[in-house]
Formats: sequence, structure tokens, C-alpha cells
Amino acid sequence: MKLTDLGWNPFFEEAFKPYEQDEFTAGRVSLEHKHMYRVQTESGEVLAEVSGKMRHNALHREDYPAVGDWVVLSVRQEEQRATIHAVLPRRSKFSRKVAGQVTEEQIVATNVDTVFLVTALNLDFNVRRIERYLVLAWESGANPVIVLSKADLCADAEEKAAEVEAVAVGVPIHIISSAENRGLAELAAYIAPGKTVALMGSSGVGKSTLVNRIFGEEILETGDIRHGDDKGKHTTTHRELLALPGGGILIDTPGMRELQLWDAAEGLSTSFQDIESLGADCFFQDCQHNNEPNCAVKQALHDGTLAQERFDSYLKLQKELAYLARKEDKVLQAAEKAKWKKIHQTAKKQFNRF
Ligand SMILES: Nc1nc2c(ncn2[C@@H]2O[C@H](COP(=O)(O)OP(=O)(O)OP(=O)(O)O)[C@@H](O)[C@H]2O)c(=O)[nH]1
Ligand SMILES: [Zn+2]
Repeated sequence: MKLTDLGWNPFFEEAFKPYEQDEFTAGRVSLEHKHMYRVQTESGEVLAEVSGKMRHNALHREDYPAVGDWVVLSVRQEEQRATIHAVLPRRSKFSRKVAGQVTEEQIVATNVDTVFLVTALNLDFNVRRIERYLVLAWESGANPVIVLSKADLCADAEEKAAEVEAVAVGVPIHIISSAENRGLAELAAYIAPGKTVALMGSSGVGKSTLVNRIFGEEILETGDIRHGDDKGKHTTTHRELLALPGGGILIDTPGMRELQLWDAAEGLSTSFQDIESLGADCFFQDCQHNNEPNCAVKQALHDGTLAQERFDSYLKLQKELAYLARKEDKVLQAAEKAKWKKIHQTAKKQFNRF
């Protein structure tokens, strides 16, 4: 396989230059295990670990590799093992907060050109969730495309699409059904040689089924197979990143139960440009759109040009980001404190020796 089939381009080539003279190879991460990474290279797949030096220098989650990353490797070909020495700069990064109470980043996928935000048109359909995905998608640097799946289970797909359109101005929206082969060709059009498409969405919305339909073969495990009698029939290794036969790269992310925001101030602004540009017309520059006089947002709510639900959603996401920022601050402070405590202890021990 050529590196270009995995999405290699002049941007990464330039970033790799400092490593060129040594025995280094470039590879793309296709799966993250606990402390191991599955990495695709020109001469096949290797299992890789981060070097001790890299681990020592890593301060944050983002200093470690994630699915989609281009990494600098030294490969032990005969063992099909490798050591990762560096992560090349990312062109895009889709993150969320890890599930649960811990304040930590989870990188879902990197170096993605187009992200399919998949939502099923069944009872699960939820415009607010799509808004939330959009904030993170805009923040990521990839281009979002909204995919409304399982249209066969929905009698008012067009109406729902219109609801989505109101909260996703300028974002392409596609109604599809893998069961009825509807809308699939339009999606295939986004998958071009050298370009990476990532699928995101809750568990069970039909991401893997969609991929299999587009490619006319079972390249991914689906819910059907996992829970059916065919368990164990699939012998291919699980990967999240796939180079497709016809060119193009696909990242199928595991379904997410909850999607908590991670730093996404810009994503919020882009997603809610309607509200932010209204805000520019408020009398007070720092208008909170509460009870200030001459508030353009309140006026729009009053006129009905801005939906109350959308404004509420904006406030809620904004609050969530502010809360996250405060918690992140605390985590940083605690880490700093622990670091100094350790330094003091070491110093004391050394002092006591004299
Ligand atoms: N009716 C209907 N069912 C579908 C459609 N697409 C997928 N399904 C079913 O939905 C279930 C989940 O599909 P998957 O493709 O495994 O969903 P997923 O999004 O990949 O799920 P995770 O891997 O858990 O994230 C399976 O039983 C599919 O057969 C569709 O277009 N219509
Ligand atoms: Zn205002």
C-alpha cells in the first residue's frame, strides 16, 4: 500500500522532513488499544508503542497518538512491531470529554476532512443532539455533513430534515436508508482518493451498515453480526481506520452514549452564528441577553425569528463550556501542585543527606 492511499500528502511530507535522514518510517494509526496502537505503513500493519522519551515528555492527552494520526516510527519488521517517536501535526482533531466525571480530553479522530454526523430518523431523533455534535465538528476543523439514517422507519423524514436545517445553516443534509438503498450514492461522492471521512453518532444509528452498503461488501462488523449467530465468523482484525479499495479513507468511530463537550468556544460560535450575529446588534457590547435594554436577541425571540429552544440550547452549551473550563483549571492547578510537592520532597531528601 502507498502512503497516499492512507491520506499522506504534502502537508505531512513537510512535517516529516526532520525525521527523514534517520531510519524512521511514517504510519497512520488505525486503532488504539490500551497502551498499544495499530499502525498502517507502506509495508503493512504494525503494533506500536510510544517511546519512553515521548511518554516522559507528554503532558496532556493530545500529546499521545489517536486514531487518524500520522506518527513517526522505527519499525522492527520481522516482529511487526514498532516504536512511536512523534505525532505529526494534526490538520483536524475531533475531541470530546471522556465519559463520566473525569475532566479529560478524548480524541475521537484526527486528520479528518469530512465528518458524517449520523442520526437515526426513528424515535431516537433529537435536534439538540445534532446541535451538540455540530459544535464539536466545527471545532474539529473537519467539514460536517449531517446524515439522517433509517429513513425507512420514519414517515416524515423531510420535515425532520427541515428541523435540522434550521439549526445547521449551510451544512449539507442527507436522508438515507441502508435498508432501502436510499441516498447512498450521494454519500459515496464525499469519499475521494486521499480524503478521510469519519462517521460519528450514537451506538446503533447504522454507521457500520452504511459503510458496508456503500462498498457493497461487509468491510465492517455491524450490530446484526455482533448479536447474531455468526459470532466469530469475522476473522479480519478490527480497525477503525480503513483505506478503501477505490481510494479514500474511512474512520468508523465506536458509537457514543453521551457526547460531552470539550473545549469548543469557536465551534460554539460557528454553530450558533445566527445568535452571535444578532448579539452584535445588541445595545451593550457584553449583552448577556437577559434583561438588558435594546437587546437584539430578545427582540428576535419576541418576533419569533429566533426559536426559544435554540436560544436555550445555546445557553446550555455555553454554560457547559464555562463549567468545563473551570474544572480544567482546577485539574491543571492540582497537577501543578503535585509537581511542586514532588520537587520539594526531592529537594528535602537531598538536603537531609547533608
Ligand atoms: N430499518 C433500518 N435498520 C437499519 C438501517 N441501517 C442499519 N440498521 C440496523 O441498525 C442496527 C445497528 O446498525 P449498525 O450499523 O451496527 O450501527 P452502528 O452505528 O455502527 O453501531 P455501533 O457500532 O454500536 O456504533 C442493525 O441492526 C442494523 O441492521 C436502515 O437503514 N434501516
Ligand atoms: Zn442582547
